[in-house]
Amino acid sequence: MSVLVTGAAGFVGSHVSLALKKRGDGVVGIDNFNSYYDPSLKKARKSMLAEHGVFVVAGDINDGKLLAKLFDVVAFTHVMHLAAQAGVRYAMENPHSYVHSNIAGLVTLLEICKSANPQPAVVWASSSSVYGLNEKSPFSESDRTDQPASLYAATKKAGEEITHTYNHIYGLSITGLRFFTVYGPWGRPDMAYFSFTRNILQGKPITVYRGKNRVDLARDFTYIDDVVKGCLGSLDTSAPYRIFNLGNTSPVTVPALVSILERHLKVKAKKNVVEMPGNGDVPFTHANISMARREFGYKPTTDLQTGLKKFVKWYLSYYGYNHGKAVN
Ligand SMILES: NC(=O)c1ccc[n+]([C@@H]2O[C@H](COP(=O)([O-])OP(=O)(O)OC[C@H]3O[C@@H](n4cnc5c(N)ncnc54)[C@H](O)[C@@H]3O)[C@@H](O)[C@H]2O)c1
Ligand SMILES: O=C(O)[C@H]1O[C@H](OP(=O)(O)OP(=O)(O)OC[C@H]2O[C@@H](n3ccc(=O)[nH]c3=O)[C@H](O)[C@@H]2O)[C@H](O)[C@@H](O)[C@H]1O
Repeated sequence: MSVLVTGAAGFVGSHVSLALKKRGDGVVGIDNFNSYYDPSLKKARKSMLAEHGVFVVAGDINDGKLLAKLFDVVAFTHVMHLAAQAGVRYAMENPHSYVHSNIAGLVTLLEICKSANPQPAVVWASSSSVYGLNEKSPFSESDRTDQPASLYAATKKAGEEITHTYNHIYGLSITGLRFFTVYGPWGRPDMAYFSFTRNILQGKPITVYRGKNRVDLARDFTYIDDVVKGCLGSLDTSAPYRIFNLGNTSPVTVPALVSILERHLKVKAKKNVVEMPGNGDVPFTHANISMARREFGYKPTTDLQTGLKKFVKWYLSYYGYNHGKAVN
């Protein structure tokens, strides 16, 4: 297959691009290298991909002319759409960046896809955050997703509705993947496991959020290699319109995440435990993955302990023990 990967210099996009290339698919990436987090990490991922023969075009998915040019040059059979404004809490600081990338950018991309010949099958990243205030556990794809707790979640939910219309009207094949707090090497510095590691190594305190009534928050942390397998599996089995959970099925509390990091880093964290501010967080996530298992054999195999060990190994080789003094 020939795949356009949007957000290819991002965390998940770089891993998926590499995996596609390694198994022999044609891959072209696009990324706008924005400064939501340290762009030098995005550039380093781009260089890593270049070493494997994957080129990442610098550009925005809102640039319809650029996208059309790419489709003129390459007859993409698939689009793996991972470009987005990610992060739950940042939506309170910069709401318009979510509308720009997750709604306007998505529509621009779908407009190009619907008119392309051949029409590519689209697989894109939604988010576990669409379950919002729903407290049913575990979350199944058919559960309520109409009570988002953040603007980020609302834009992902909007994406699910927008993609449905492009399937309905233009017959685009579209698969939405609800990722659950993905972590691993080459990860995102804004996420808790990453910023905790940086602060613990620098001897700085970390802030651990806790739910109401002193209940620990928990996430169905999912290792990047498992998510990549899910992305490739869904690319290989496209159908008219589908949505899948790609989680790990075993939530872990945030304090337990910190303990695992302390063990791997051999440093004790200085913890400030505070009640979760009302900034878009949800108390827990937990995926039912039986649909993805049935449709394309999705089966996560990496637990948090093992996955964080691999992350810490990468982190120390990339930044060294004194990371943070110059970067971020
Ligand atoms: N990592 C997670 O835990 C997680 C969980 C659920 C969903 N997701 C979704 O998965 C996808 C990938 O996430 P990630 O963790 O790799 O994030 P990321 O921020 O590392 O990757 C996204 C990339 O898209 C690029 N980008 C953003 N807006 C763009 C635009 N308008 N045009 C071109 N490029 C643009 C960014 O520069 C970035 O490199 C996103 O859609 C995200 O919302 C991630
Ligand atoms: O699955 C998703 O759909 C989402 O996954 C990810 O969001 P989250 O699950 O919120 O990940 P992350 O920030 O690592 O916080 C993890 C935990 O640490 C807690 N947390 C966080 C920061 C902090 O300083 N302290 C803290 O306790 C925090 O309260 C939480 O309980 C992606 O970022 C997002 O793009 C989205 O797609």
